[in-house]
Amino acid sequence: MIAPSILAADFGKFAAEVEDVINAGCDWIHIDVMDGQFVPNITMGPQVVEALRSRFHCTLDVHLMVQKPQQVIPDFVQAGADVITIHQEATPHVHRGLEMILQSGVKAGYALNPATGLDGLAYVADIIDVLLIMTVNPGFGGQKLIPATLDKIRAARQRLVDLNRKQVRIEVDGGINAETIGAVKDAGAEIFVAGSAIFAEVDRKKAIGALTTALAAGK
Ligand SMILES: O=C(CO)[C@H](O)[C@H](O)COP(=O)(O)O
Repeated sequence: MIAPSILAADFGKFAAEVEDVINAGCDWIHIDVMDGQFVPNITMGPQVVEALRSRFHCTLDVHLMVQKPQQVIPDFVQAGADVITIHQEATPHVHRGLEMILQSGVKAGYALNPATGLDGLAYVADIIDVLLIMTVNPGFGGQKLIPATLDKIRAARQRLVDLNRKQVRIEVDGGINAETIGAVKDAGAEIFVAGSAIFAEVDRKKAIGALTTALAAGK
């Protein structure tokens, strides 16, 4: 599953950009919400999710890179998110936040920065649908994948099997392109967020095709 990250889209023609990748075959749109606190950048809020929801039927995958995510989860549920992901590092109450998401009828995602270990996974594995392993430090698109995250993906896949939760899908985000996608897939990832590898190209169908071909080929 390739999930275009609209952070890399041209904000001046936002809806057309999203339409373009949907027409190119993507059904899962990744929305990066940044608050200028948890990460240095500020991006978009629930209004953007609401606007996309009113126009498109695809899966809206909201990645909250914000401090105290519990305060804004209801806004994103209301806006029509299908998946809401929160960071282990953003709150001392990550379990409570994940439960809030789940109880709202939305799929819950649990995100880990590159230098965060898998220690907490055992305690939330039963209430998550997605494990998001950041393959760059969050905040900006266009960075290079951190190679050490490959071992973490492999370890996470094994940990989920050991916990009898292999249905949890591993999502990767950051530096995913035709050169790296095979390696993250081989390590155990199933959802591949790609921003610049898609939106920096004029022909999005071709860009997504290149990712799909590289995925099929493996590393
Ligand atoms: O979460 C993000 C940054 O925090 C972006 O989704 C991610 O970086 C994707 O961009 P690119 O594919 O260009 O690396």
